[in-house]
Amino acid sequence: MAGSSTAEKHFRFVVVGGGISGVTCAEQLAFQFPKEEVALLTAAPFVKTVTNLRQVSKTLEDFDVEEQPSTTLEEKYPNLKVIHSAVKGLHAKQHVLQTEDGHNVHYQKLCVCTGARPKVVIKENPHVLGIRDTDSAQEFQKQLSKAKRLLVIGNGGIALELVYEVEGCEVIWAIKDKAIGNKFFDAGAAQFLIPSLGVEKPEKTLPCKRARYTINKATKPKAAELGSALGPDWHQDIRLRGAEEISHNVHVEYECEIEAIHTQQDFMQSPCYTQNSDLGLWPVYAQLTSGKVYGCDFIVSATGVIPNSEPFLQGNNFELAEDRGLRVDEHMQTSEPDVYAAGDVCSAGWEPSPLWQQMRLWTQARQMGFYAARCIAAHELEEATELDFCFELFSHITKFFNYKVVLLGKFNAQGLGADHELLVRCTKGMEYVKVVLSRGRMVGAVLIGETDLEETFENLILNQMDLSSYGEELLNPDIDIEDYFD
Ligand SMILES: Cc1cc2nc3c(=O)[nH]c(=O)nc-3n(C[C@H](O)[C@H](O)[C@H](O)COP(=O)(O)OP(=O)(O)OC[C@H]3O[C@@H](n4cnc5c(N)ncnc54)[C@H](O)[C@@H]3O)c2cc1C
Ligand SMILES: NC(=O)C1=CN([C@@H]2O[C@H](COP(=O)(O)OP(=O)(O)OC[C@H]3O[C@@H](n4cnc5c(N)ncnc54)[C@H](OP(=O)(O)O)[C@@H]3O)[C@@H](O)[C@H]2O)C=CC1
Repeated sequence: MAGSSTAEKHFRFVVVGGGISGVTCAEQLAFQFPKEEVALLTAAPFVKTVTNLRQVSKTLEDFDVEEQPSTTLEEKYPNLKVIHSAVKGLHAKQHVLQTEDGHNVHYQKLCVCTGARPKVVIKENPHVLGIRDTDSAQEFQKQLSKAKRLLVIGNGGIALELVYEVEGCEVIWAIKDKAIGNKFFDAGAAQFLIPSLGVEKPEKTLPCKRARYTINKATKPKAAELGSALGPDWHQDIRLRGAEEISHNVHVEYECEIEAIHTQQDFMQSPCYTQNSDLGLWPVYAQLTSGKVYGCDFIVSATGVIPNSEPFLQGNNFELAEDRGLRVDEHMQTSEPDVYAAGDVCSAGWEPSPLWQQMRLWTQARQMGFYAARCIAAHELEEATELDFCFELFSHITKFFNYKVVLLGKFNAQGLGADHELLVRCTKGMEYVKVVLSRGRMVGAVLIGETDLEETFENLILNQMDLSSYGEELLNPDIDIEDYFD
């Protein structure tokens, strides 16, 4: 039960982090243990709650996310207390956390859900931005409103969203790969999508079953606060327009990385300037490994994330994964007793199902937060737990370039080496369907557009039926595949 002293507080369950994983975990614990006080510690002034959860299929889920003041959560769960303060240290042996505002918070079971931060390629440079939370998105919007040219580095989720959404500003998109969107697609899907970059965007976005993100404008974080990650449709409430009277203008520079960046002053004094003096005057110049140099107003580094594991490491024995995530076992337990972790901060350390992989996504943050709470409860009640069904099959529903995108299983044949074959069906501007088969069984799929195939393919992947005899008929558009496999 909570103590009354201001410096020492005692709770049976403590969760750190007010993003999707932390809030889901804290809600679930508060629900399962109504007589115990659960503390949710967060550095952000608001919390993220999942609403309107809909199960699209067995594993695909769709939900809305709302940023809410913590009182809303406390009213819903009277035994849930939200404490707004960053954690600066943990003494795992003593089971106590130290907060920035001087409290010692004692726990019996702790779940760390502190998310991640952008892995910005050039750090602490005012011309290079990363996008993570409301604050950084607003800084991006401010810089964009005055910009004529923007350079985007990275080839994953954020880059895909930005290059499509930004208008009124020339975009140079520098990627390491031969095709766009390497995190989510193969070269075939990239080819299907790329024409969308050259055309005017539709006035109205297509309706699409996916998560919706709502920002509570009254709860904007103060500068330097660690906010929660943005999510689907985060850009809908933000005007992503530059200073020029142009619509969409994206140029992709393939197979290159940033070698160096120079301020205008540095650039004009560098040997590079004599060869590139016709580049015009820009606040910053990016020298690419391809040898090209681009001047621009600012650079967005959309180059992935680093888990926020630091405040918990010093003086403790946490095992870290290669990506610096807190390694968790199949019960979401870290290597320190009574400390669990979920969401972007953790790295799945169990032997995964052959059809699942971790990706730092909203859905996985929710699933892990929920499952971590179930594991904590089971340990407290000395009950057994089995790995949740959601970790059987990777599934993600999202939207890129205004197309609905569904990814299932080993959608990019991850880890399959040469042991797979692909079947592809593509109708320009309408749909792209790719199926990954291994030894005659479906192990992954990419569905772009309104294909209506997700449920059938999910079933075929889950039941591992031998499809060898169907061959290319599997993607024959004249066959109603749903009836076929009923
Ligand atoms: C621009 C953008 C777009 C995205 N779009 C999508 C999408 O379309 N689909 C999708 O599935 N995913 C998307 N993601 C990814 C998704 O948002 C994240 O995977 C997910 O939100 C992670 O949730 P989390 O709870 O683990 O972490 P976070 O949301 O980052 O929450 C971490 C929480 O921990 C708190 N915290 C951190 N350090 C401390 C500390 N020391 N003490 C106390 N509190 C602390 C923070 O204040 C925050 O409340 C997007 C991410 C970004 C940045
Ligand atoms: N609709 C959705 O589902 C969305 C999801 N997100 C999620 O939000 C998080 C942050 O997004 P984002 O930052 O785009 O991260 P992602 O992990 O999606 O993509 C990072 C990209 O940057 C590349 N990269 C990494 N280091 C460098 C480097 N030094 N130079 C050039 N390129 C580099 C990566 O290549 P490589 O893979 O080869 O390392 C990859 O293409 C991710 O977890 C992402 O999944 C974000 C937006 C939308």
